[in-house]
Order: sequence, then structure tokens, then C-alpha cells
Amino acid sequence: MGQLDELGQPYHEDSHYGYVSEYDAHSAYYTIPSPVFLRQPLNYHLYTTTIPSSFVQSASDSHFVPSTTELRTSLQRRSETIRGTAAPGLNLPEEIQGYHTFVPLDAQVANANERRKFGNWFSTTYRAIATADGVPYALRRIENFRLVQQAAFVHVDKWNKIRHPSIVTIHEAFTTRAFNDNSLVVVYTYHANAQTLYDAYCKSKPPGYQSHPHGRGVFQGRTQPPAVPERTLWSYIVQLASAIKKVHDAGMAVRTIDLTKVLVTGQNRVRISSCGVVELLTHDTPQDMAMLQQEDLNMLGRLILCLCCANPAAANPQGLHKSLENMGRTYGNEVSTIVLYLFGKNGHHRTVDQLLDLIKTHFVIEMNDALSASDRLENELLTELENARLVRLLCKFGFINERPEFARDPRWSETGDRYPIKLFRDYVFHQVDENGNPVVHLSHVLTCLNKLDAGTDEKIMLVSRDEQSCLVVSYSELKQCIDSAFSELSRASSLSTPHKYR
Ligand SMILES: Nc1ncnc2c1ncn2[C@@H]1O[C@H](COP(=O)(O)OP(=O)(O)OP(=O)(O)O)[C@@H](O)[C@H]1O
Repeated sequence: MGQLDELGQPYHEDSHYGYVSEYDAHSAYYTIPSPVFLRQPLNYHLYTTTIPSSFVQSASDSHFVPSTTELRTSLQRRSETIRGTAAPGLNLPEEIQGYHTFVPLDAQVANANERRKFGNWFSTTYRAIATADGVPYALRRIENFRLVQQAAFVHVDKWNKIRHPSIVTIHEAFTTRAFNDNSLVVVYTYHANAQTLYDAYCKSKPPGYQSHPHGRGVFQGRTQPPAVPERTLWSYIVQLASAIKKVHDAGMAVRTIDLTKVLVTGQNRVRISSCGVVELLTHDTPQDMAMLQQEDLNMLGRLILCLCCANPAAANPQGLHKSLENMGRTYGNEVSTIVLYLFGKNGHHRTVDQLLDLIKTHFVIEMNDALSASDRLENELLTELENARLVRLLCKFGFINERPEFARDPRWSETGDRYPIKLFRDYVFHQVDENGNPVVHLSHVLTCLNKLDAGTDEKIMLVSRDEQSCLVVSYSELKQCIDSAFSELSRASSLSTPHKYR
């Protein structure tokens, strides 16, 4: 029973959380029926309780993968974000160029003067779902921008060919008047719950309830974000340098290496976002690629300095000296050496290959951590491997059991060839102990279903409810019986609506 308590809890009824929603068969996403209620935060710990330690390969944190419980909690949060809808009253377009269910991702800034600009233009980022594949995408909209030359879209094709784990992939771009202006929209892969480096390390959190993965939130005053640990800093430097290498090798420049454009998308994982937008906006202006690549290295140096000082203005010329001193007090000499190299103070020509050479020892550490992460994830996957198989089996079972049209069917009666299925259902789910109390034991159910799915030769004794008759059958016979009952049912169903069950 203890096991059931532990394993059973993740499936808590959540209807009282007030977000039970209508299922939109067309989009396969949840839409909130009107009137809309303010949602209570989910108690994630109910969904992702600690798995009994005997089932867990590694409960400890590793560099790229958090402990099992935290990993599950964060995946739940992402899944919930992906299925969320926008607050009412935002007047967002219903559908644009095959994308629907728009949700703004930018923090709502009350004062328009405080909005950041992308070059000379305001931009807004939305999450939207593509009708074609039902997958969420991040759409960056450049407001009031009239794209004159269609030839500019060549940059989208070029960037689409750059596939790198630390670059957010671009998919397409189009112009639209659906926002009541001329907008350019650039579509990227969506990373649910991504945070910019600026938000993660430079922005203080306003007072309020801070959620806690293992319990109720607690009220906290305005909190400063944590300083970036040196180990994490090196991880970021390695990932970003490797992304720059990929782009420079393709004869291009990144141009968006900035605290507000680099996203943290998982434990210690960073990705450069918004690639290609600058090229689209400045298509008319001739560019010196060698100079832009030098500027990329400079931008990386500025980003590291700002990150170390938790201050986006740390690399401004007037405070540069002081910022370097501050950085030197907290971080090792090697960090300062890299930053000074990237600034290229003596007018040196720098290359990304030289940079990689300077930080090569850190690449080895990263690679080891990345391999450990993939081992950890394989182990996590192993614990989930059987879930889909068992759910399919339970669905089959649910389809054939207790159908009213079978009530008078002699095959399901006590002398019929389908009768063992009924008895087996009782054997799996409706057992009682010697005092007549229900036996609710998940491991019994799982064991029976696994043996049934495998069709083992093991025999079990099935007893009727009135204890007047009993049958000895093997799992293999039961499997045949269930398969044939289900095939018959699906044949009848496919006559009217094909492909209902796969
Ligand atoms: N590809 C993406 N996947 C998921 N979230 C994203 C993606 N791109 C951006 N975001 C999120 O969208 C939000 C807004 O991104 P944006 O780049 O517009 O940030 P910003 O510079 O803070 O906003 P603004 O420029 O409007 O002031 C950020 O919180 C960021 O984490």
C-alpha cells in the first residue's frame, strides 16, 4: 500500500484547480471556456512526487539535468505553459498565416517609454500554435516595419540551414497586416519557460509569492537574482563560443549576442535567439562580414562582463575599468583573460578558433557533463518506457469490458469463450482480502498487465463472483481472447469511422 501511496499521488484529480478546460479537437490544445476564472497555481508536487528511491537510478543533480523530481516538475511546468492561453481582452488575431492561439511572451510594460527596441523598431514575441503540425512556435513580430524587398527573405533560408544546440532555429518569416500595421513576423522554435539571461541574472524579482517546487509558495520581498556561479559561466561561454564557431564557419555573423537575446532554456543550457532578424531589418545596408564577426567576439566579451557584474551597463566605456575590477574580485583570472582577449584592446585581429583554443580545457569538462546528462536522461526514459504500452492495453480493456451490447451476448455469458475476460478483469481490479476489503495494489495490476501483454504461459485461477465456478487459464490464452474481442470491435468500428484507434 505504501507503494501505491507514493506512486498513486501523481494522478490526483485536478478539477478543483479551476482550469479544467474544453478539449479543442481541431487544434489538440486546451481552450478555456468562458467565463474565464483566475487559475490557482497547480500543486506540482502532487503530480511529481518523489519516486521511491529504489526506482530511481540517480536522484542527484547533475550539471545539465536536475534531480528526478525537479526534472519532472519542470517538464510539467513546460507542458502546462505550452497548453496555456492568453488572458482575455488582449485583442490578439485569431489566426495568421497558419498560426493560432497567440500568447504574448513579453512582460507587459505599462510605460511605453520603457519598452526595449530591436534596432529602431519595437518588437513583441508571441507563442502561437501552427495548424500544420500542432506544435508551438515563438513568433517575433517587428512592429510598423514595411519590408520592401522580398529578396530579404534569403536570410531566413540561410539561417534555417544553421542547426546548433545553442541557437534557436528559425523556421520562416512573413509580413502581415493582421495587427493593424505593417508587421514583419519571424518564426522560431519555441522553448517553453525560457528566460533571457537578463531576466535570470540582472532583473530583481518584485515582492510576492514565490512558488516552491515541493510545497506551497512563500511570500518574499523584492529579491536580487543569484550571481552566476563560475562553473555555470564557463558552461555558457563554451556553448556560446561553439555557436559562434558554427555561424562564422558558414561565413555569417550572429549579431544578437546580448543578455536580452540569449535564452536560458533548461538547467545550464543557453541558446542565442532572434538570429536573422538584424539581417532582415538591414537588408539594404551593405555589410562587412569580417568586421561583423569581430563585433560578435566583442559582443561575447561584453556579455560575459555584464553577466559577471549582473549589470547590463557594465561594459559601457565610462564604467569599464571598474566593472573589470569587480569581475576580477569574484571570478578567476582566466575569465578576465578571455574578456580582455574578446575586447581586442590592442587592435588584434581575433578569430573564434583562437577563442576555442584559449578555452579548450573547459570544452572537455562540458563534453563529459553533456555525456553524463544523456546517460541520466536515458535512465529517466527507462522508467517511463512501459507507460504507453500499458495505457494502450488498459484502453483496449476499457473498450471491450462492460459494453451494454454484449450484455446479452452468449459469448460473454458464463459458458461463452469471452467469459474469462470478465473474470480476469475482476482478478486484476476487483480483488478483496479475507475480510472483504478491497485490495488496491498498483503493483498487482502492473504485474498482471505486463504478463498479459507478454502473453506468458503462466496459469492463473479465475473465480466467479459467486465463487461457484473457477477457470484455470494462461496469460497467453487470455491475451488471444482479448485480442480477438478487440479486433472484432475495431472491425465493426472501422466500417463506420476508420482509424479511430491506432
Ligand atoms: N524562442 C523562444 N522560445 C521561448 N521563449 C522565448 C523565445 N524567444 C523569446 N522568448 C521569451 O520571450 C520573452 C520576450 O522576448 P524578447 O526577446 O522580446 O525579450 P525582451 O528583450 O525582454 O523584450 P522586449 O524586446 O519586448 O523588451 C522573453 O522572456 C523570452 O524568454
